[in-house]
Amino acid sequence: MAKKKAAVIGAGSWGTALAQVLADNGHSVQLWGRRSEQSEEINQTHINSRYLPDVVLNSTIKAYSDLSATDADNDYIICAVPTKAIRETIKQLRPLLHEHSILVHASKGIEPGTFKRISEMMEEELEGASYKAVAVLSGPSHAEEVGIKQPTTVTVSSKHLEAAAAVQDLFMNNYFRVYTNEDMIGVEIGGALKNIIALGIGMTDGLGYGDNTKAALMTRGLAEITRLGVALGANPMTFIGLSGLGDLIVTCTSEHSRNWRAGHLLGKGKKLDDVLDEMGMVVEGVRTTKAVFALAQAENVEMPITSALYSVLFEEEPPLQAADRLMGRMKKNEEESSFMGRNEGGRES
Ligand SMILES: NC(=O)C1=CN([C@@H]2O[C@H](COP(=O)(O)OP(=O)(O)OC[C@H]3O[C@@H](n4cnc5c(N)ncnc54)[C@H](O)[C@@H]3O)[C@@H](O)[C@H]2O)C=CC1
Ligand SMILES: O=C(CO)COP(=O)(O)O
Repeated sequence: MAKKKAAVIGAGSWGTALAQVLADNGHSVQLWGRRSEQSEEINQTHINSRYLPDVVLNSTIKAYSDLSATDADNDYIICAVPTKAIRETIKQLRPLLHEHSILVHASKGIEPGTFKRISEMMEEELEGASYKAVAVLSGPSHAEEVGIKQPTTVTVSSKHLEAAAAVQDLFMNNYFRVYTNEDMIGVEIGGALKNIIALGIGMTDGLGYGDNTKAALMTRGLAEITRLGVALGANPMTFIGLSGLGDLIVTCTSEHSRNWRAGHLLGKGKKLDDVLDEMGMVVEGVRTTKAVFALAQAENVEMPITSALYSVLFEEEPPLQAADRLMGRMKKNEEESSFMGRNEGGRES
C-alpha cells in the first residue's frame, strides 16, 4: 500500500500500540496525548512509560499534545480515547476534517443514557461536517502484546465498504492481521459488552471460583450479548467471530485485562471507587454495565449476568450473594434461552 498520513488520537495503551503498527507499516504517524510531558517523553526517548513501558516505539512517531495541531492533510484519524471522551474529541477534530477523511475508532463502550454505540456518537457529532466514513477496529488485541509484535487478529467494519477495505490495508502486516466484517452493530456491541463479562469473571476468580465458573460465565455471557445484539439488528454470527467470542476469550483470560483485574479486586472485597483509583487506567466495563443494564430493560432482553454485575457495582450487593442469585434462577432450556433476542411471552433467560 502507498504510504499514508495518519493521526492517532489518544496516547494511552491502545493508541500507542496502534501508532506503533502504523509506523511499522511505514506510514507517517502523529500521536496525540493530553499531557505535554508525555509527548516530550515519546519524542525524546521513544517510550510511553505510563501506558506501555515495555515497548520501544518506532522513532518516526511524532507525539504532540495540542489537538488543533493535528495535520489537516491526514487521510486517517484513529480515535483511541475512552468512550466518555469520544464526543468532546470529535467536536475538536471536526474543523480539521476533509472530504477524504476516514475516522476509525478503536474504543469499546456504549453511552449511558442515549445507549449509542461509538460510531453513532461520532456520526452525531459529525453531522454536516465534511468526511468520508466512520469505521470501527475491534477484536482480541491487548496493547501490551501488539506493542511487542505478537501475532494478533482484529476486525474492521464500516457502512462504507471501501473505507473498511482501506483501513484493512492501512493496518495489515505480518503480526497484525485485519479482517473486514459488514456488521458494524455486531462488531461494536461484541467489543463493548465483553468487558461486562470480563469484570464478572474477574470477580468470580477473586471469590476463589475456578474454571467451571469461568466457562459458565463466558458461554452464558456470550448468549446474553448475542441476544441483545440480535434485538438491536446485529448478525448473530458476528458474535462467534473475532470481535465477539475472540475478544471475550482474551479479555476474560488474560492478566493484561483491566476489566478482569478490576473485577478480581472487587471479588477480593474492595470497593469500586478504590478499585478504579488503584487501576489508574480506563475500565470501560463499569460504565458499559450501567448503560447496558438500562438498554436491556428498554429492549426487553433478559441479561441476568449484566443485571447481577449491575447490583454489585451500583447497588452494593455482595459478589457472593449475586453469584448465588444467578445460580438459583428458574430452570431453563439451553437452546431456547440462548440467542432468541427479545423476551416475548414472559420467557426468562
Ligand atoms: N488497552 C488495550 O489493550 C485496548 C483498549 N481498547 C479500548 O481503547 C480505548 C482506550 O483505552 P486504553 O488506551 O487502553 O486506555 P488507557 O487507560 O491506557 O489510556 C487512556 C488514555 O485516554 C486519555 N484520556 C482520558 N480521559 C480523556 C479525555 N477526557 N479526553 C482525552 N483523553 C482522555 C488518557 O490521558 C490516556 O492517554 C478504550 O475504549 C479501550 O476499551 C481497545 C482494544 C485494546
Ligand atoms: O479490549 C481489550 C483487548 O481486546 C482490552 O481489554 P481491557 O480494557 O479489559 O484491558
